[in-house]
Amino acid sequence: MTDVARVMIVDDDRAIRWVLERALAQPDLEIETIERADRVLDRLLENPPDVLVTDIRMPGIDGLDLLARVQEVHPDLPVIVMTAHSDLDSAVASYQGGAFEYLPKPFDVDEALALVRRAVAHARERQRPVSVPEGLDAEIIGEAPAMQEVFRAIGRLSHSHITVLINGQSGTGKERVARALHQHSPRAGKPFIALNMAAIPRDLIESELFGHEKGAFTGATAQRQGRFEQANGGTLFLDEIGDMPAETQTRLLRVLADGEFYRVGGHTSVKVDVRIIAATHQNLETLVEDGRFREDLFHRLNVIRIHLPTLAERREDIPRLARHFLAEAAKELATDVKVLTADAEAHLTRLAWPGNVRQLENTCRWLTVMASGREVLIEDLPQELREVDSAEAVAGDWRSAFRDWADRALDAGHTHLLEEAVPDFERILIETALKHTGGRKGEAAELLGWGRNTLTRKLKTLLPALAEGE
Ligand SMILES: Nc1ncnc2c1ncn2[C@@H]1O[C@H](COP(=O)(O)OP(=O)(O)OP(=O)(O)O)[C@@H](O)[C@H]1O
Repeated sequence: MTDVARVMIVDDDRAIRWVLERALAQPDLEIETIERADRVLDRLLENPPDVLVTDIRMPGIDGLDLLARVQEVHPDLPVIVMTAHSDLDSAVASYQGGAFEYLPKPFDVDEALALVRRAVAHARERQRPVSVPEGLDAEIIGEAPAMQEVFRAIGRLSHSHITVLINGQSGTGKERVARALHQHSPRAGKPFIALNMAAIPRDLIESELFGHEKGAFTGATAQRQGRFEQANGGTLFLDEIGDMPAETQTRLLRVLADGEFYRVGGHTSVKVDVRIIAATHQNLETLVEDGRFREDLFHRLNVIRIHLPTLAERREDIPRLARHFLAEAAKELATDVKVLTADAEAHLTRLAWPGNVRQLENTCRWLTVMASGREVLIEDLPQELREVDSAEAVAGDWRSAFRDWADRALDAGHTHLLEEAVPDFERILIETALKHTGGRKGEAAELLGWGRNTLTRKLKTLLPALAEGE
């Protein structure tokens, strides 16, 4: 595939073709629109696209028929099926027919574009040779001490087939680390299959994981391999494992124990050898306590744990990451590489980044398209990043550091966290307020929003040395 991805749009409705063509008018996408589904197969043979977007209801061949035929000739081509907004049945049927995704109409143009981009990325993924030379694919940037810990863990695990659980907020690079673990493992030449529990409708998860036999349910027109079979010999990455439904947890536990399973509707067991890497942004211990995650499954997965820090906890990596993403975006969009001025770089380094590395990556892509010159100034940044004042940045910073503290404390088995944290929290605020007022307690109480008596009482318990003289 070249850098420009080809997208084919099939719809009998001229207005929809027009809207989609405008929505997808991007330098790295080439759009072809087709009015009649029966023309598509010929075009597929002549000049196959990288992604196909089709309406579901059309005269003659409808979207689901088309999907079935496309699957025969081009099983790897991602197909996005457009359905009416409330039509859950068609949505389910399109998944069961092997669609990559469905797009409910009316759609938001940004949503349509994001979905097509995801399908392009997926197609690229599929076309990549399975055996990836070491280190080439999953370059992970990270000089910060917390990332060095992660690298060390990847290194230590490189001869092992052990199950790993990756913890970290959304966008911190969990999937990237999972890929790196795979590529640096004895399974490197075998498939790496990723599946996000939060992204699949609940009733399709089992068939997605374990496959199904022909006729297992309405719409199961052919036998289908599940992700477990596809990952045989390699690694299965289960993202957002905390969202896995209870029944599936039970089945997964059984597969992990027995190394075999039944396809949905099947009677013969299938044996597999799959390494599991799971990831979550949630606290699995809490889910276990609340009865939402099986404790025995948790223990099976929680053999080795890798914690990924938020981007705010590794600010020193921001300049290198930004340069890397600007270079990548320029390659992707076939344009010149943008360069951050020292001011812009310092500004980016101070921001809170609640969306973590993914948000930085998206910002760099945005800058590559939107910044007018080759040099990127603070003024070129998107509005919401330009206007953040440093107090807010600092606030974002301590909140994520605090969140991380809570994560670690829970990981280490602490309980009664409020008892541990609240006194510290109050003590720090009191000390800072007193510093600002030169030790005058009445004014400090006001700065804190407390009455003077409350401050006196708090000082006695929290900072007895300062309470003297009261
Ligand atoms: N250290 C890194 N170096 C280079 N690229 C990175 C790094 N960390 C993350 N990325 C990139 O940032 C994006 C987000 O990472 P990834 O998808 O791995 O995050 P995630 O934690 O799995 O997110 P989510 O939980 O939302 O699925 C990806 O495009 C990934 O390639």
